[in-house]
Amino acid sequence: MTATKGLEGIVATTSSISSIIDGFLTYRGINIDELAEQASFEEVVYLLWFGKLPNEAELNQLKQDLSGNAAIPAEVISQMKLYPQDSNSMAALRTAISSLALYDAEANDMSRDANVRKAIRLQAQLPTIVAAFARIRQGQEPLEPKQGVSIAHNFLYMLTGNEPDEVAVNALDTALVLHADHELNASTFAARVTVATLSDIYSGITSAIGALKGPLHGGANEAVMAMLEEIGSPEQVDGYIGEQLDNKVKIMGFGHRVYKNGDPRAKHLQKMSRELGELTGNLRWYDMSIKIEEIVTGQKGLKPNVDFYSASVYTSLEIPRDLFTPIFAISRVSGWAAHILEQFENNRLIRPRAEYTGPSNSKYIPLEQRS
Ligand SMILES: CC(=O)SCCNC(=O)CCNC(=O)[C@H](O)C(C)(C)COP(=O)(O)OP(=O)(O)OC[C@H]1O[C@@H](n2cnc3c(N)ncnc32)[C@H](O)[C@@H]1OP(=O)(O)O
Ligand SMILES: O=C([O-])CC(=O)C(=O)O
Repeated sequence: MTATKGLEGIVATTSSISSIIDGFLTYRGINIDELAEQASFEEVVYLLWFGKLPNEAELNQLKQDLSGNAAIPAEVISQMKLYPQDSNSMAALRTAISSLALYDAEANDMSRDANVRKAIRLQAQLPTIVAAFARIRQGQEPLEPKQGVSIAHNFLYMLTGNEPDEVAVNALDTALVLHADHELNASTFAARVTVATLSDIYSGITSAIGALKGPLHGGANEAVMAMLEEIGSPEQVDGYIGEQLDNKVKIMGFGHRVYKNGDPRAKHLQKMSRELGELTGNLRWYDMSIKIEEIVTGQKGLKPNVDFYSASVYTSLEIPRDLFTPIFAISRVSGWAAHILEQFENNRLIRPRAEYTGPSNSKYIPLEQRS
């Protein structure tokens, strides 16, 4: 038995949800470029869960179900008010999502129909939780979700209390489309491992949020913004990035386990970053990002991943930095749920082996004889 570090290149399951082949990403066979340019996030959610694009009636039904299930139990809001004001946003999200299970009478119903209903509730409630968290820590009351608007619209409304403009809604919607699913990434794998024990969907999503939090995965978008803020201006980029590379420090938002010639989602976010920068009259973050890309790609051959330009996009939308990774979760819960449903369809316990590297033939030494 020989271990492959980080399971690189190991094919751990079959899946018909999304594919990355020769650097092209598809959801159910549809190229991500087409979806980013034309699909709404709700259409993508339907596509991921049910394997086909919805017709008008199916889409309207899903939108109605999502709107109708967006409110969160009063008990969960009361608990969130007890979280420390400086709680880590992903830790708070992980905790709140886990506690939703306690108030869902179907939490442990393992039928497909119940799991689809729970997927709808999780998709609908996750944005409400993120917005509630952001308001509660500022001493504000969480807002009731609006009916009849998209997830992107509702989230921006619940976050700020203002009607979001169309440009902001469209930008966030496209970002949600781009982040929705990505084959067997770490958080999706975590979700599948958890539910493959025949645990419930809430446990699977809670595991996934924990995995997404790390800066080698979804947490990188927040780390990118922290880096941009630390650098401060385009003039400082050369010195800062040069020093980091000389010291072998990883540049957040670059590199990818699967894409070696670039992440196909990054170009959409780069374009959005420029357009939003032009619209808001602040191109500082975009200009810095472009300079960083030139240096990191030029010197290391590493290309930006989905997290790199999403940082300046969300900043242009005036979203606080520590909500970037929770926003990733607002989108990716669609993919996690699709994978959990797929795992249950043809389940087998996921239990690989470890190559043992510890001592052998050791003997038990009674406590009183140990030094
Ligand atoms: C949504 C997402 O999850 S996208 C990924 C988000 N994560 C990040 O942006 C964090 C920064 N990037 C990284 O840490 C990595 O590129 C990962 C985790 C994404 C992929 O990692 P792996 O495939 O395991 O590559 P690994 O970390 O082994 O790196 C291979 C080599 O490239 C270097 N490298 C990889 N990424 C970077 C980077 N961002 N900056 C500088 N060097 C890097 C490593 O230092 C290593 O060099 P070495 O062989 O000289 O030691
Ligand atoms: O696939 C991965 O390893 C990480 C990633 O880009 C994603 O989850 O979107």
